[in-house]
Amino acid sequence: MKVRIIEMPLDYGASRRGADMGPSAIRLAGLRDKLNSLGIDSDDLYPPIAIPPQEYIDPASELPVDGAKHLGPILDACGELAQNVESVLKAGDFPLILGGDHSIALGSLAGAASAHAETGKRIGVLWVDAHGDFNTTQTTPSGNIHGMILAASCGFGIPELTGFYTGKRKVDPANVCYIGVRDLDRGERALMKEAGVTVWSMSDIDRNGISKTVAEITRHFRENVDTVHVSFDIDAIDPRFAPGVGIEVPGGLTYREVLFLMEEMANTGMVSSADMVEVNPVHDIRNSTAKMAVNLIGRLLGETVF
Ligand SMILES: NC(=[NH2+])NCCC[C@H](N)C(=O)O
Ligand SMILES: [Mn+2]
Ligand SMILES: [Mn+2]
Repeated sequence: MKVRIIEMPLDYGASRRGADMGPSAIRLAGLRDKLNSLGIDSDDLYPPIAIPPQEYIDPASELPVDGAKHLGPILDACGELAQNVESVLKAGDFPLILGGDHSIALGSLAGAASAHAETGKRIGVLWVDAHGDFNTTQTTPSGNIHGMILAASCGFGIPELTGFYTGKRKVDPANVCYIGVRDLDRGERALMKEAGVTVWSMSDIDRNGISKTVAEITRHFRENVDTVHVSFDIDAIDPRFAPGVGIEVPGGLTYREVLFLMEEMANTGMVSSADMVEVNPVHDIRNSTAKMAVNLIGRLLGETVF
């Protein structure tokens, strides 16, 4: 298998700046050495998607659209990403998308949905996150698009987002599984229930343990879909372990628990694309969060200890 790394240096979707440095931090933390050590070919390099840093944009040129901040630059960058993801999948390779804030998943899911629609594969999404990212412009407390992107991909929100790239919804909410959730806004929570996504919250893990929880998730995918996109927001991990994030939410998954989750997802043999997002080097300690991201990617791509 070939892995194509696609870097999305974008921080337009979040309030806290700095996630645009995520791709370099993950690269410097040794991503390609990790892939090489696993015998994975990642030699075909794309240049990072060209995204002008916010300082280079005239704020007057991009007013918020219906309360969605920076919609224009996000749509532009995600359009390019979607094309790349689609062509990588069509070539039979694995797109690994490095964020950037979580708004980049709009492009990943659009490209994946489009590629899999052609082969008739039902796509599932594993959303590893402290958050729901299921707001619309009606429910958002912040106007930040990274908090809206999964709702949009499931068909909820403004048409610029819901109809993006394919003209229709990207994923059936019944095939969306969440793990790590512990911080939902009131309106987004109601919409998640209405949409019918499945949530394994931190309380579920407290009650049943990580092993049983992960087994339920992998069974859900095995029984309902043909292929899975993993979207990993690093803030799912407890900030004690992963300080380099945009929004710290205490009470999260341990580093061990997410390594195990990635190993078990690899064992399904169903994962065909992935995002690693919200690594924020400005808040990191000696690039430790980016190093965790590299190890998580390794496990997701089949690394085992023994
Ligand atoms: N991808 C993320 N880190 N999203 C955080 C979203 C936070 C909050 N729910 C909002 O809509 O603004
Ligand atoms: Mn997120
Ligand atoms: Mn999050």
